[in-house]
Amino acid sequence: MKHFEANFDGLVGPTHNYAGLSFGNVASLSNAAAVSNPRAAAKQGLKKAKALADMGMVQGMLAPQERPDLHTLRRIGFTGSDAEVLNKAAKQAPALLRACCSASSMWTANAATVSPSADCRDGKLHFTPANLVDKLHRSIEPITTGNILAATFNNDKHFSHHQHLPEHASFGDEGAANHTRLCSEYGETGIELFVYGQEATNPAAPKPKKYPARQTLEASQAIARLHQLDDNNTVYISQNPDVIDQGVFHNDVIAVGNQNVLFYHEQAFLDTQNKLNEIKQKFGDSSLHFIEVPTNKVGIQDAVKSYLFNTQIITLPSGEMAIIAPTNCQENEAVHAYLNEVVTLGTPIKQVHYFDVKQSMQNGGGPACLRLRVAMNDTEVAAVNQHTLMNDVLFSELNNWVDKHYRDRLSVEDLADPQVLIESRTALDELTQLMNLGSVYQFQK
Ligand SMILES: NCCC[C@H](NC(=O)CCC(=O)O)C(=O)O
Repeated sequence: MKHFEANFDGLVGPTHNYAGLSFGNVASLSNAAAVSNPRAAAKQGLKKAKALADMGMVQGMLAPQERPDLHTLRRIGFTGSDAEVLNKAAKQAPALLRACCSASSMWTANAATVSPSADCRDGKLHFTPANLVDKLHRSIEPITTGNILAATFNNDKHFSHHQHLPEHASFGDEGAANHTRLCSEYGETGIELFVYGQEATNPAAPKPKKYPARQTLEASQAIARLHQLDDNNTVYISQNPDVIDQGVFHNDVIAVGNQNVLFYHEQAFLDTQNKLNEIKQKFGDSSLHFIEVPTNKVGIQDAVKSYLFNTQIITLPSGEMAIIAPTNCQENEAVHAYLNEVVTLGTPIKQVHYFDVKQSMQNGGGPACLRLRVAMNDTEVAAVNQHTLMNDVLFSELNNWVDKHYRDRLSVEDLADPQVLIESRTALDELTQLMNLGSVYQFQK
């Protein structure tokens, strides 16, 4: 049986915009009210996904969410026709309207936590959508995320879909952005690392002072129970609260792992040495590579600006590893120098490929944010909804679909325009047919 790590990228939705919704995410706040280009954003994402497929990777796409989210606007008391609801929200509560229009589901690293079948006692591949309770605009994603995941991984024999965790700060869960898996081969049992920012039931434990810690230890432990993971293959690590306060709102802004490589910044974690020892002991063989980036080579500010760690580390069919980086890393002198060096260090990482994903980067989402990793064997890949898998046909269909339906300019003022709602629903309705998803959206029910 063959084993792979597939990447499922989030297709950027038609309302991609810059609303400054994510306190603690430096890029989101500093680009608040900038004019976005949804068409370019979607095409940048598709280009990256297609390039990975062309490298021989298994690559899928996850459909975006329905935005503006009229269902939520009605739930909070706006009434009348769709146009009236938008108009009233724009006048009475513009911040709430903006929260209901974000295309933030594009960052599928936050869609769910995924545990491959080799790690789970029942031998199934487990998904738990993230509740994303820390941010209003993201907290309205999990139900539709669950629908889209179930329509994409639509086979009960192989895939187990859980409900998102209770919607309370004690269970703040941001999905795979705070989760990494190390393994020898993708099909073998791996070590799942859960990185959290605070302990909900232990107020004395370290936590950030300025910005929110979005992930709790309690949420991570609940996911491990749901996914039937073994304690011997699970490691919980506290993120360094000082770096959260410098803009590291998810662990995947400061660390990334793949197979036997953990690539992380010196300041990423608390109790680093003990945790690395625990990983080594649980991993059990000596082939592990810890690539620690020191502050004197790359400072936290450079890491946050360039997204050096929000890169994808992928294993190519040749067995070599490649880093998929945003072009922002090329534009930062220290980071570019480091990436030129990392391929010479004698680790499995031998290549770096740069992609322009600036439309997403301006909202704090790099290449790694845009993808959900799903390690699978070939039987499981065959059980996936095949219309979601990237190839020449899907690439051209999705590009044409974007050209037909997306604007190339969207400001936060445009979000109240009823025409945007009509365009978005028309596009998504067509997409569900194209990707054979059935009725995953509220407006289709
Ligand atoms: N994993 C990357 C997530 C980025 C995302 N940004 C946003 O939602 C910004 C949206 C805005 O400000 O319009 C977040 O912070 O959760």
